[in-house]
Amino acid sequence: MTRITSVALRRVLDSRGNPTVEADVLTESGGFGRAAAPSGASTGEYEAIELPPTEAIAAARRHAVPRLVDEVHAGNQREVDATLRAADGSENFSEIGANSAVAISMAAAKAGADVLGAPLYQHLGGAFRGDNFPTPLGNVIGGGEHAKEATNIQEFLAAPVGAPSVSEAVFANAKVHARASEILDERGVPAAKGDEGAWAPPVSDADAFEIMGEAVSDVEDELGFEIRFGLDIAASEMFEDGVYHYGDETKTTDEQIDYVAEMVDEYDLVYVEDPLDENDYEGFAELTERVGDRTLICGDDLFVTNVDRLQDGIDVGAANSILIKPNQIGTLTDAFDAVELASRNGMDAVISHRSGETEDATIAHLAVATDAPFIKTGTVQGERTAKLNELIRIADDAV
Ligand SMILES: C=C(OP(=O)(O)O)C(=O)O
Ligand SMILES: [Mg+2]
Repeated sequence: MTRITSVALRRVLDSRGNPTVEADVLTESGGFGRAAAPSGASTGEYEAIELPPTEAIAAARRHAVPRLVDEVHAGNQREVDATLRAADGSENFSEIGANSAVAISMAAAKAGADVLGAPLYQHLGGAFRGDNFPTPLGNVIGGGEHAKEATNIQEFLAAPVGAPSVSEAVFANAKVHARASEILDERGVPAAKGDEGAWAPPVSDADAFEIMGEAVSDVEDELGFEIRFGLDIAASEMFEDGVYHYGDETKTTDEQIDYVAEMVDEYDLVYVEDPLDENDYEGFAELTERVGDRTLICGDDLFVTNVDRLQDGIDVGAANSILIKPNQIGTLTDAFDAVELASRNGMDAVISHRSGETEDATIAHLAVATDAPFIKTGTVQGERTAKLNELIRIADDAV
């Protein structure tokens, strides 16, 4: 009864005002699922291919939709995703676009859940999911590819690790965001917002560390539970001609490793994503060896949610966690396989949004379904709160 009877694809707006792909999947028994593809700005070199939405939609209509309709069951996610891969025929979804693939994959999962009458996290994760919730990593201050004239480091992320509930964690991050704004005001620094709603002030990274430390500690005192912070350095974006560029200054790889290790200790960082270039497994391994006992070293552009790249990392001890972005790889099956490989090897999975997002809240369910310890999905702004509020609803049994 979950046989797919129609797949509709359209262009909708994303949060940057760009077009993206939305998919509607209908099943024989009236099950319905809708999902939209997100889109990155600081994309990894090895990500699956995002095609211009018009091309992606036309190609998916031609190659994928006929193989899915009346042939495949929405409730069987592996069958849906294997069909998408077969319809595409390439390694990296360059034919139908990872944006079409991920929208259909997620919409089919929602249709499958709808037929079952189960919440998506339970359809994907099983009957015993729904008691554990991820700590939200909230982007409070940022720059890099997400904002002009702001910090070199892409994201300074609040991490309310001691919050008694996911709801209190979500509100704690919003408070840190508000407190950071007050501190910027007190310092007379005007701040626009970056793509994800983080403050994008024209300050040095050193100042941003200070402001973040103060904001986190003020809110921690007010709320009475532990709040720490972390970073997405997005170092591949800074790496050119063999060195890391911080404005006019540069750091060699050894200096970058020393710098990150020092910041981990000075600010008791709980999380550092992409501290080194996406090709530098060795550097990742060295840093993980140095500070991996006290912080998460997470591979985003390094692994691109790809099990082959993750296995290469596991082989050399590069990183102790992986960022999971379904659109980096194209299907939910691939994303789940990456989570499973990571957890079999003692690595944490961090489920993540992209800088270009929609109201789609699938990743909230994905985080609960995979029992992920962290989710990175912003702090404020509608396309971010869509996921955060969905986490609150899941915890409240209201989905
Ligand atoms: C969310 C991120 O940004 P983007 O979507 O631009 O890759 C990231 O780098 O983790
Ligand atoms: Mg990243």
